[in-house]
Amino acid sequence: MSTTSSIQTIFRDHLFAGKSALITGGGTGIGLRCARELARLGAKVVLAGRTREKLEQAVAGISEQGGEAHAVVCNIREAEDIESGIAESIRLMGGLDLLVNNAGGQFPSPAEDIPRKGWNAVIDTNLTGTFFTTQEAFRQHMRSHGGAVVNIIADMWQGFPMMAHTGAARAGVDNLTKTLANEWGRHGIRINAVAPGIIETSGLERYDPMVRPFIEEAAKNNQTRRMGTEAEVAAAVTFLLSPAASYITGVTLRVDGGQSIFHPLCPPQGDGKMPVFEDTFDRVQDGSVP
Ligand SMILES: CCC/C=C/C(=O)SCCNC(=O)CCNC(=O)[C@H](O)C(C)(C)COP(=O)([O-])OP(=O)([O-])OC[C@H]1O[C@@H](n2cnc3c(N)ncnc32)[C@H](O)[C@@H]1OP(=O)([O-])[O-]
Ligand SMILES: NC(=O)C1=CN([C@@H]2O[C@H](COP(=O)(O)OP(=O)(O)OC[C@H]3O[C@@H](n4cnc5c(N)ncnc54)[C@H](OP(=O)(O)O)[C@@H]3O)[C@@H](O)[C@H]2O)C=CC1
Repeated sequence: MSTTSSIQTIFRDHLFAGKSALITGGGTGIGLRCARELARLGAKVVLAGRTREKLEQAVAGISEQGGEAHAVVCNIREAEDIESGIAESIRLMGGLDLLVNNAGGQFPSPAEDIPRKGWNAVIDTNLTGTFFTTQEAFRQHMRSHGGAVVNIIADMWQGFPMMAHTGAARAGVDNLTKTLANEWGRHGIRINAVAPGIIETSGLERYDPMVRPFIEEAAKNNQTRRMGTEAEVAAAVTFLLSPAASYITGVTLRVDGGQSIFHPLCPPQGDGKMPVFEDTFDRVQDGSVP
């Protein structure tokens, strides 16, 4: 079971004391790691997702370590769920200062085979769900109180072969990030995005095992020669939500080891000499990290 105390953080204690954070997809993977870090730094957190059991297990882990966490079952593909989920989050935490739009997913498929229903599911989740979650957070709280938002997207800068649907959706969110930063800055709201490369998470385990060797191989195409860790993504999210980023809005920060700047004249070489920030995915999951 994941814990809050076993995590490394470079941020100071109580950094987010008095703040309220909603993390969609917060029950697992990158979202959970962000939630643990924010809770460890003093924020109240709501973890939102479709599966109550996963959320409650994650909440228990954070609570055991002294963090304040709540579970809200919410499918961001459903308008009513978003409206009631945001209202419930505000009720539970007494506010909504920070939003991490992390819920998302897709399935690998050649473009010619993507069925309309699958296309719609991916667009509804990653683009439409992200937009309306943010709009509802704005309408119900941030318009009058300000806030900070981070959208999790992906490395789609050269297109996204085998994942045309998510490439299109994430490019849309990259653009939305800039639009909303322009429109809502006057309300004291900053909106940024983080674009992870290939990150070792529970999410990858949901793909067909046949896909795994391709992902492993692709993950060597960056300057670290490895997959990123949840902690490396969460650190970027935490920074962008923090007061240290008070002059940053409308940007997308790439957390990909340089994957998106791959150049055929100088492809990544060697074993990878850059240290891992926190290589604890497996060990944290099985509780062996102190
Ligand atoms: C390099 C990697 C980088 C990125 C990594 C990550 O992001 S990892 C982290 C992220 N984690 C993840 O990405 C993992 C989670 N992924 C998911 O949950 C799904 O991909 C989802 C996002 C579509 C939601 O699906 P859901 O179950 O909630 O939705 P639903 O039941 O409504 O289905 C809608 C329709 O979609 C279609 N369709 C769905 N799957 C396949 C497929 N494998 N094959 C073909 N088609 C597929 C199918 O048409 C289906 O309708 P049907 O034929 O059943 O009537
Ligand atoms: N791992 C990687 O290499 C990369 C990941 N990303 C993105 O980072 C984000 C987190 O992924 P990761 O941690 O890896 O994988 P996970 O699959 O562990 O996380 C996705 C989370 O989103 C939730 N979710 C999915 N659909 C919905 C929905 N309709 N409404 C509410 N919650 C939903 C899931 O919970 P539930 O199913 O219970 O609802 C799950 O907790 C995703 O957007 C992913 O696409 C981007 C680039 C690379």
